[in-house]
Amino acid sequence: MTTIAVLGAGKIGEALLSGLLASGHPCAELMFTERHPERSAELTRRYGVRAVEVAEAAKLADALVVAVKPQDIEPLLDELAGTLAAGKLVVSLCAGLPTSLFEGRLPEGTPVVRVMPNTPMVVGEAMSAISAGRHATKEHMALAEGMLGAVGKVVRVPEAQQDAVTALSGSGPAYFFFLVEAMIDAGILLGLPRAVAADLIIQSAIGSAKMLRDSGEHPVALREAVTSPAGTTIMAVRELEKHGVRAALLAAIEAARDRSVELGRAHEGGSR
Ligand SMILES: NC(=O)C1=CN([C@@H]2O[C@H](COP(=O)(O)OP(=O)(O)OC[C@H]3O[C@@H](n4cnc5c(N)ncnc54)[C@H](OP(=O)(O)O)[C@@H]3O)[C@@H](O)[C@H]2O)C=CC1
Ligand SMILES: O=C(O)[C@@H]1CCC=N1
Repeated sequence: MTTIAVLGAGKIGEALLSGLLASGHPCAELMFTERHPERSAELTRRYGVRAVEVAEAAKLADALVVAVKPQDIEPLLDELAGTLAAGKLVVSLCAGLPTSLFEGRLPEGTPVVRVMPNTPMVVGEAMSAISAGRHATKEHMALAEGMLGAVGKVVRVPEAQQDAVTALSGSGPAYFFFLVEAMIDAGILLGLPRAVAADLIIQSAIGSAKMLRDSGEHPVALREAVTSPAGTTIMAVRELEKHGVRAALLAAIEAARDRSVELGRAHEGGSR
């Protein structure tokens, strides 16, 4: 089994730790680093995984998973540069940051795999896209694929597509949660108790997601099957189109892609 160190166990780092544990990854082969001792203690209490310093993680782990915010990457890179042995695999989950940033700042030849996961890894349903850096071999890619495959689905994409992936599936769960939140509010508007509205919408979301995954049907066909002539659904669809929901989604996801590009550019001067 691979020993994995998560550097920065915040929302996505914790999701990876909990997802790996749920998939059967031995607790003894996981570790994490955190800035605040209270957060470390809380995570160790919750999962039994030990907190370590970056130097210890660099020594013991087969794969170092970088899960700090892109804005926090610089001090971590400085720390890693001084402790990392050449050849140790670095897996970055950071939005926007190119593999070249890590390669330029870490020991010559460091293999880097860029990953864009998403938070459903907590329930073993992540969507992760992975891309190889310059020094990542097929064994490194297989290791990253195995790790992310334990907590969901994995696809390989050229690194040039990672900003688009980030906007689509990295941020994607937020769009679904936003939609569910708005639909529950609509139930309130129509006079339903919040708990009932939440049950109705969440189960509808689960059922719809399973149909999308399992039926082999195109989303358009699935939507048409709900949309009866002169029925209720078409009245709602007309309002969605009138309010530009489709255009809003296109613009929103384009804005997320642009932000991912910008996050990478902010560090351009820092790479060798
Ligand atoms: N959240 C998501 O849905 C997704 C996030 N990502 C990417 O994952 C990364 C983390 O995001 P997210 O989990 O949301 O962010 P969080 O802020 O929740 O987590 C980052 C954690 O790292 C800690 N940290 C910062 N610097 C260091 C350091 N030098 N050493 C140890 N710990 C450190 C932070 O501490 P402190 O609290 O002090 O800041 C925080 O607990 C980002 O790069 C993001 O782009 C990718 C896909 C999805
Ligand atoms: O919002 C963000 O920047 C991160 C990256 C993808 C999901 N969350």
